[in-house]
Amino acid sequence: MTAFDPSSDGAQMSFAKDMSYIDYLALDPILGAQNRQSDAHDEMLFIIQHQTSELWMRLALHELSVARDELARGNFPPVFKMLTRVARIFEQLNNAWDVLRTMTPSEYTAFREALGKSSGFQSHQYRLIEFILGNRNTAMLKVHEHRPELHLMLTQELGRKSMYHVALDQLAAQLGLTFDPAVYRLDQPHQADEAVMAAWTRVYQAPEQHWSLYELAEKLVDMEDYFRRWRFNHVTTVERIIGFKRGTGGTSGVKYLRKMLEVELFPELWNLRGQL
Ligand code: HEM
Ligand SMILES: N[C@@H](CC(=O)c1ccccc1NC=O)C(=O)O
Repeated sequence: MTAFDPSSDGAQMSFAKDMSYIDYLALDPILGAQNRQSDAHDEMLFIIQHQTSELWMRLALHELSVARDELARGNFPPVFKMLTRVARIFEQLNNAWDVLRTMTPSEYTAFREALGKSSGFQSHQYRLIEFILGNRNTAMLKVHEHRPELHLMLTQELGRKSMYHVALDQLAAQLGLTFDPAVYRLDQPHQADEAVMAAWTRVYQAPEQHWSLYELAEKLVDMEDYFRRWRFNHVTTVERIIGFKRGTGGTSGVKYLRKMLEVELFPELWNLRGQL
């Protein structure tokens, strides 16, 4: 077969004056940003794994922040679509562990020292996702003090209602209730509340009467389910690669990450299941 010339099919071949693929996607800075700190072969995998994760987190944040605004307006259908997309993003991140797991402990050790004290613990996007969803902890702000604009962004997030708070506003409004203001504490993780649990239980006992709240609750549970899998995959990969060494970020490592597995973003939605 002779080589096919796509210009004979009308393909645009000259981009001296037009915006091209590389321009539109800003590929020069993106593909020029894999700055290895060592000569270790596997450091490239490690960097790209994190950079792609941060890009997916950027999309998750874009979806979550608009989803929260729409939810506050009671506009449920776009919220369902965006929450589904966020769950799929977590699924994508979960599948990505399979690539990283091809790196053995000795291959990681070859460049671990070059990472210095840097760690995923300092990912401001990860922390912002947690803060938006409602897992809020002011102690996590300090590592961002050297980047005042990021510190400010995270601090400002702690002044807003979380996704779950906004969902609880909709729950209260549709059932004609008001929850104790203590339910809406902005700068700490949401604590399970009996009145909230009773309200969600009413929804689950009669889904046909509260279909949109029921669907909202299940979308939230689904998203948390995928998030939990991410945390579990992370800690398992970490144990497989560094065992029980301390983290470069200074924490106890696997022990710290196991503690984080206890986080419950939407506790009442999980607790009510045992009561149905
Ligand atoms: C070789 C692979 C990895 C190892 C050995 C590892 C290890 C660790 C350790 C030990 C911690 C605890 C903090 C510390 O003291 O450093 C941590 C936290 C963290 N890592 Fe990783 N990690 C790996 C891959 C990843 C990847 C691919 C991501 C994706 C972005 C990631 C994101 C995070 C985040 C967000 C935290 C903070 C978790 C929290 O505070 O709840 N890590 N990691
Ligand atoms: N905390 C890891 C290092 C690490 O994984 C890391 C280092 C720099 C940038 C991102 C990282 N990923 C997750 O923590 C360790 O203790 O080996």
